[in-house]
Amino acid sequence: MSVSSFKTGYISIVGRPNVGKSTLLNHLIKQKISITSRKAQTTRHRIQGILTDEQSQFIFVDTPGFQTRYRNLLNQAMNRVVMQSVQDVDVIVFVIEAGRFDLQDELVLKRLPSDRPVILVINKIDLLQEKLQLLPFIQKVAKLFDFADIVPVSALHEKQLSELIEAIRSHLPENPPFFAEDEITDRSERFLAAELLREKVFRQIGEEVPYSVSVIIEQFVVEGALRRIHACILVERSNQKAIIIGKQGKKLKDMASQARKDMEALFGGKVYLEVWVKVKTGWADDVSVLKSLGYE
Ligand SMILES: Nc1nc2c(ncn2[C@@H]2O[C@H](COP(=O)(O)OP(=O)(O)OP(=O)(O)O)[C@@H](O)[C@H]2O)c(=O)[nH]1
Repeated sequence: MSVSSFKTGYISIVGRPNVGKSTLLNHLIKQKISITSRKAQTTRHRIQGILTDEQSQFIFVDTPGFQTRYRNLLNQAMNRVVMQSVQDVDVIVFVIEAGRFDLQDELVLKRLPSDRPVILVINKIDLLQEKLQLLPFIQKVAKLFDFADIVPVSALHEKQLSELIEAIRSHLPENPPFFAEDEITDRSERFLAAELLREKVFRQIGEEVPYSVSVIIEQFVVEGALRRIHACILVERSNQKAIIIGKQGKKLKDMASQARKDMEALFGGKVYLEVWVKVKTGWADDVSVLKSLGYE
């Protein structure tokens, strides 16, 4: 019998919007695959990141913040993605912000299953003015659920992340690795391109346009080191289209140019990017469009 058996398992990172789930995932796997933004609810898809070391393989499933209201079909699809990702995993990482536990956090906590380990991560400890506040806060939250472990971290400043990795490892099942070591994400470049452009739209105009905005990659052609990408930003109404395009097309140009730079950095080659804005009335309730976006 081998003394140290290899461990592999699925981990879901959950929490209300803006607690730092994407930042945590990025810093844990050290590659920008999930998109962060100061605006809430930018993560709409399920994204996997994989970390492999000598003893274990951690397969992360990043989820959108739990949706607490069913506004339309899209929200329902998002909710299903979240619930599925929670059901299939071995360990759940529940992220909250240091010093803050509000109604939204409570709603997420209520939906967590009680039949598998939930690790409480208290993020953004760097923002605490008074470090002594942390202990009573931990004691208060610890009473709400039977957490398998509690780890305070700063995802942004990479503080205590190795402690978190060890806590997760201790709850992973014994398994051989499921993925080849050099596989970092199961998402295609096409998907990542859409995510990068969507992130720019949210950053620039998130407050003026509701999140019923989506991005579709209509063409993705690789010619040697050059990628030719045609993207389409779908909106619900023509006034939203005008907002996104901006005066003399300036906003759209800025967003496309920032997205192109990020794509070039991520893909390691030149990108030729064309972006259109189209109005698709009621698209958020259109099943065929949802399917084309990757929701079943
Ligand atoms: N000071 C500080 N800021 C952080 C830390 N972690 C994340 N943030 C910031 O918090 C904001 C939200 O982070 P995200 O990673 O996008 O949060 P999220 O939970 O994935 O958000 P959604 O995608 O909306 O669900 C960003 O501006 C991050 O830079 C941290 O440890 N310290």
